[in-house]
Amino acid sequence: MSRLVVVSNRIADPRKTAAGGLAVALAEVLNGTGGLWFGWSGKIVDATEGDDVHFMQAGPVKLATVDLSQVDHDDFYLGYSNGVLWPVFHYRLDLADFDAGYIAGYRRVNQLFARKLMPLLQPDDVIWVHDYHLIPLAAELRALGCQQRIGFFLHIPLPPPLIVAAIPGHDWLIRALFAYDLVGFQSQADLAHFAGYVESEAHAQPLGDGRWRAFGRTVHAGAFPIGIDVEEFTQLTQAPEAMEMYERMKREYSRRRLLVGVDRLDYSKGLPQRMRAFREFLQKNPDLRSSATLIQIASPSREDVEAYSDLLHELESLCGSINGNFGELDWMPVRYIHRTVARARLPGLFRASQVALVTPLRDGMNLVAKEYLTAQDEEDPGVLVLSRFAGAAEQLREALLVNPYDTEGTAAAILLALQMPLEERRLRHQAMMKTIRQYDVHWWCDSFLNALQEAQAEEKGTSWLRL
Ligand SMILES: O=P(O)(O)OC[C@H]1O[C@H](O[C@H]2O[C@H](CO)[C@@H](O)[C@H](O)[C@H]2O)[C@H](O)[C@@H](O)[C@@H]1O
Ligand SMILES: O=c1ccn([C@@H]2O[C@H](COP(=O)(O)OP(=O)(O)O)[C@@H](O)[C@H]2O)c(=O)[nH]1
Repeated sequence: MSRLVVVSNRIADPRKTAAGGLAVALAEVLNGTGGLWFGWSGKIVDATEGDDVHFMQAGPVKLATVDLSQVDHDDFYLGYSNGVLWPVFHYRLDLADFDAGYIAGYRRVNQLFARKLMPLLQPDDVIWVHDYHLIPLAAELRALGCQQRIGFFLHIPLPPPLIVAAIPGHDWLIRALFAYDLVGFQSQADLAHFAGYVESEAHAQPLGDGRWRAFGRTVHAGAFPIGIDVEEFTQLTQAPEAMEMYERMKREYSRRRLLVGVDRLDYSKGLPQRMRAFREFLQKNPDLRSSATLIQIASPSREDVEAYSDLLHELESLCGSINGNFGELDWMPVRYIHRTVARARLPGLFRASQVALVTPLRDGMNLVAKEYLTAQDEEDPGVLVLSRFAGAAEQLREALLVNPYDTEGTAAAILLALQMPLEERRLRHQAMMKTIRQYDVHWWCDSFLNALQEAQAEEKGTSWLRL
């Protein structure tokens, strides 16, 4: 059987919990399959300290990591990945910083990854590259002679062609995707944008069955919405730590109804918009005021990027003014926690909450939406208020779908959620759990890897794309 080699910028010890959907999902996949996980160690070192690969065995998974120098980290991770690709792919051209120096750092780190990974590869390996940090990795590996199957999965949205086309060097970037055998997206909408881009900007020829031909190569592309490990999350929900958390929250909020939000503190998550909608709800419903509390966990993220520190101040000021204007001696409407909460503690909090607010302005998928539903008591489940702009909305049609830019509409959905009759809550929850169970993380992994196997079988013998 082939060995699975996963490559991503962010990696985590699969035996421990991590914040961030990519690390959570890949840890779950690799725990099942075993294999090699290659990525950044999370460490920034002096450029003179060398670029050795560090190895660690974590259960069935071998972790191989490289450190980054300060300048590489700044240009590759903060600069090009999170200062250009992240905002543009989340439709935020206004937040992009098109500093011409970043792209060289992006290419440098992709070349470093290729150079360090190449000697670790075995002839039969299947290589699965993840996310926007590593788009050119396959082309760099091919340039070094790599002939193994290589698949790529984009965890974040792909915007419409004319938004991608605003990136200086966008043609280079998308051309690099043709060095992969298979490219996977979170949603049908992202896949349609890919098709639109390659046909209009790269004059690719559509061959049908999810195949496009350009630059002398055929690439296969498809939508593979990522899921969660339902069994693992159910066990986490039943574990003593989660039950204890659940009991504590129930006791503490016995006279109140809880709403919950759990997000990285990221502008794509629509946190200020969510707070404004909650404020609108409090304003419009004075009778419900002292009975509803929103717990918002905002896990620190990418704090060295300017747009993120601006967001922190905006959110703190909004939470402060809502509590100042609506709070009572015995009740505060918002509990804002600017820390990462261990994943094992989340199911108890989710189960104790009548409503989850998952209202990103754009999101590749959003695993929190699926985790919230999985943690519910199916006899008395809570209600998911979900942004129509999250990838998850393509699958979870029975959520209360909202436009997060529409403050009044979202406030009205919060009211509807708090007043929804039990029977309707059950029916909606049941329907969504059916989808979550069917398209879980194992389905995601198996369907992508099967498609990758089929894609390469067809392509054997064609030339490799060079950047
Ligand atoms: O690694 P960081 O810079 O700390 O950021 C954390 C991760 O954020 C993004 O997650 C995405 O992947 C999720 C799983 O597919 C998806 O549900 C979510 O919508 C995405 O935002 C990012 O894509 C990852 O690379 C980061 O590791
Ligand atoms: O304080 C936190 C915040 C988030 N998470 C986990 O991090 C992941 C977030 O993934 P999601 O797809 O929702 O968004 P991302 O952060 O990847 O954009 C989920 O598994 C959460 O349970 C966590 O464990 N603690």
